[in-house]
Amino acid sequence: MDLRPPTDPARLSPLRDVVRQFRTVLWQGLPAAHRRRLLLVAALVALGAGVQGLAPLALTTAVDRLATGHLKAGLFAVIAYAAMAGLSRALRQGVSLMHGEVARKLERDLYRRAYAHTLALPHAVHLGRKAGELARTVTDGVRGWRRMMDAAVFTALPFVVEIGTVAAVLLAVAVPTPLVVVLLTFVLVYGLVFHRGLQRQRESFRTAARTDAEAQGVAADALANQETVKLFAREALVEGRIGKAFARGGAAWDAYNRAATRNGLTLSALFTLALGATLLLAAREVAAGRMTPGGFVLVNAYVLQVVGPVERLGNMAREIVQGLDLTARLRALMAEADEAALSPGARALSGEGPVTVQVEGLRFGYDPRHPVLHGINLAIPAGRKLAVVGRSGSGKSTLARLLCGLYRPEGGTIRLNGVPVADLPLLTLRGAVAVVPQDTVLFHDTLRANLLFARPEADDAALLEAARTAGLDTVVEALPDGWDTVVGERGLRLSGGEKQRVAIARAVLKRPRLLLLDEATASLDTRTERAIQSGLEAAARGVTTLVIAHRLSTIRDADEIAVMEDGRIMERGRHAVLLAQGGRYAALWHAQEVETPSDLKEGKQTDNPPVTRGRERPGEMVEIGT
Ligand SMILES: Nc1ncnc2c1ncn2[C@@H]1O[C@H](COP(=O)(O)OP(=O)(O)OP(=O)(O)O)[C@@H](O)[C@H]1O
Repeated sequence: MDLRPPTDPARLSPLRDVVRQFRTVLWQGLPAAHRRRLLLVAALVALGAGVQGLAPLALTTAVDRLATGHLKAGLFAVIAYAAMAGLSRALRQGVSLMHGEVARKLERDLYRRAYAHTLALPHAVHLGRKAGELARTVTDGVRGWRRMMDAAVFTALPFVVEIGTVAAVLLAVAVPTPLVVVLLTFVLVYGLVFHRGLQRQRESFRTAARTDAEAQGVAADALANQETVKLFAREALVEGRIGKAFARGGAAWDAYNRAATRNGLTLSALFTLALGATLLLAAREVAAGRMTPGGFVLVNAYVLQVVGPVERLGNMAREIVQGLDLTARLRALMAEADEAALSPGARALSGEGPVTVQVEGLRFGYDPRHPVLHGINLAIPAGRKLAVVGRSGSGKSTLARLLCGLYRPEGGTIRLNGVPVADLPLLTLRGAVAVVPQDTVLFHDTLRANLLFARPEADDAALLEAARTAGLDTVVEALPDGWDTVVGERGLRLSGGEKQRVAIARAVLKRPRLLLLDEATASLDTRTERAIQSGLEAAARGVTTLVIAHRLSTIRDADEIAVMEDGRIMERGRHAVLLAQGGRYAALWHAQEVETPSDLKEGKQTDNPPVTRGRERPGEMVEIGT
């Protein structure tokens, strides 16, 4: 089913908009079995409304028969009237059970698809929105569809059938023309007033719903930052922000309620006029002997009966206005292109095992006005390790994000095994790459589940091995609930170092063809870091690896080290060569040597051969020139 509106829904009239929504979402979106069920529901609702429309006819007959002394026929008509009224109500009850099943199925389906689409939106879209706001948009949208569906089944359809039946009966029993004219004019005017009110209410409701969603986002953001709020003792500030955010919707809600009340009052006045006029006309007809008392009862019953559904239309108006606007934001969200649509590549990644990486002239900026990478050239032969070092903010993590397809480059290419990343489906690309990020966020689930997320089919042996590699096994052993420990929302019950070990274990378990370590051991103390370092080296052995590190001691043994500055690679080569060159790398190294001399001076330094500058040799890490 296509949830995307082909044109801007705000420019459609509410009626056309709702018809289109029903066609695309509620009708085409339902499986055939549910469509049949919905048709049955509609048929039963129509039957109930038809019976209700005919019931006053039995009452008329009862009054006229009783008035003329036909007791038996009169009583029979009374029983028929009661039975018809009862049947139409009973049908409604049965229908609401069946309708509930179809509606809930639709709700579940909409939730699943809306969240799947939201998850598939580009990383940049998520960074620009609050998770709470997105969740609220989805919930509101699904609630909106449910409201419209209920309104259609329980109000619009019975209204049409009842009005049709009443019109047919009035014509059949030859009610005087002026009465029919008054009644039909009333329905028409009521309908028009209702429609105008609908449009007036719409704008204020849309504003109110949007500000409410924004306020939910502010509140969710505050909850996500609860620790920071506490530590800075800024509860009052945050409360003020939340209060302001919710208050912003207040004016819009007031405007909406005023419009709704004005509408309701106008409709009530119309009803009073119509009731009075028709009954006066009917009384005149009875007085003139042109109408039986039963006819008077029929007219009264029909005015009330027509008014019931017409008044319910007022409520339906509100439901539909709200439903349309609740769905509007979700529809806009569903219309946003997801990652797959933005990256339609369909090529395969050849071979198995580690990939070669070639980066040529890579340019990128999160904001086009502020370039972050200015033409990066790199090459990592299959199974080799490239370390990227440099000052904070120089663009190292950005390079890693481009390598795993979280953003698309503005210029230049990244090739894996010779295939441009843009030509690979994102699932293929990300299936081949494992990332250990700077900040690890975990699911609010057990340690086991968090690890198995990387490879759900992995057995216990693989799980334990990955944990050992990351030094996570000792952490798990020390926990009372072991692997079944629930890590808390975002993994907050674990220390930074423990979370990082989970991230490393998760990456190892994935068995990637390209491993990206973005300061993978930054949260660990020197001893633990050393212990894990050997594990990481084992994990990286035979896997193409890009390591981003601040602590240079951890990347000394890399096959090549690239020094980044302001989005450019300024130096490349092996540790010993760069050190001997006495350039930027040497300066960084010496600065750290001063900070942590014992750490850096320990261990051997390799005498690696120098790297050729400015020329490229196949299969080797070379300077392509930056
Ligand atoms: N999502 C983003 N939106 C906008 N700008 C960003 C975003 N992420 C990073 N930047 C900016 O891009 C530049 C490079 O950031 P990046 O994270 O790549 O640096 P880094 O070298 O990895 O830094 P660090 O060593 O501190 O992790 C910085 O100026 C940063 O502010």
